[in-house]
Amino acid sequence: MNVLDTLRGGLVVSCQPLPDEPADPMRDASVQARVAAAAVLGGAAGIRANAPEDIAAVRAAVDVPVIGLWKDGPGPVVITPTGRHARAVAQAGAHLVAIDATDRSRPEPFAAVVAAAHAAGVLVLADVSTEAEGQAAADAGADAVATTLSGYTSHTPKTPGPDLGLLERLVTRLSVPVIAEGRYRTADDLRRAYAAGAHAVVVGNAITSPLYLTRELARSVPAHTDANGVHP
Ligand SMILES: CC(=O)N[C@H](C=O)[C@@H](O)[C@H](O)[C@H](O)COP(=O)(O)O
Repeated sequence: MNVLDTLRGGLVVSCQPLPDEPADPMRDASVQARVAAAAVLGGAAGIRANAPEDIAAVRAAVDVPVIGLWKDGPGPVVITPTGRHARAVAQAGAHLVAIDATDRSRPEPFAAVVAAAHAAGVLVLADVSTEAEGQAAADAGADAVATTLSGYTSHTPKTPGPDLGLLERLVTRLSVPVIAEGRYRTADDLRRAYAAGAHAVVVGNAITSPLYLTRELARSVPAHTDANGVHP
């Protein structure tokens, strides 16, 4: 049974501090490893983690498959942009490496990063924002495709909830497993994703970010001010 079979029908928890929040106090590998361990206790079938240090700490803390990535570089492609990043993610212990497979300008061709990951002995999860990118990623050798980047490229608007339409189109078109990711926040979101044929669903901030969760609830508190004394 490969690692993708293990994840089938499961909930994957993404243990990453907010990428745009340099002061996020959760930005610490040992903290993320503890968050991952709590998620597994709660029933997570897998963990998604960013950067070699966090991936290694998470691997040491949990016994479920780990989807690793390394957000790095000037962009626009930052999720595991090169073969060097893919090798480091594999060396840190990830079972699957997530790689940006959008059609934006990038330092190395997607297929070259896939080849580096496969040579390092890990499977590839392609993070995409459109159906065409998903097809191209599968054609280039990705072992699975995820809707992660819908809402984060110029091709797709950032809707408040998940992009279930893209999920459905990818499931219909591709023969590789399709993973639902990006703004999944409720049990109903998960039910709809599995009904649409998702292989697994990844949930991040709605489980693992006190900063995100507090911000969301604090909006409805009349007397709330942020750390700078400003009403957000
Ligand atoms: C767009 C991007 O860079 N997404 C990242 C991918 O690794 C993470 O920052 C997200 O937290 C993760 O995809 C889970 O998504 P959500 O937190 O919406 O459940």
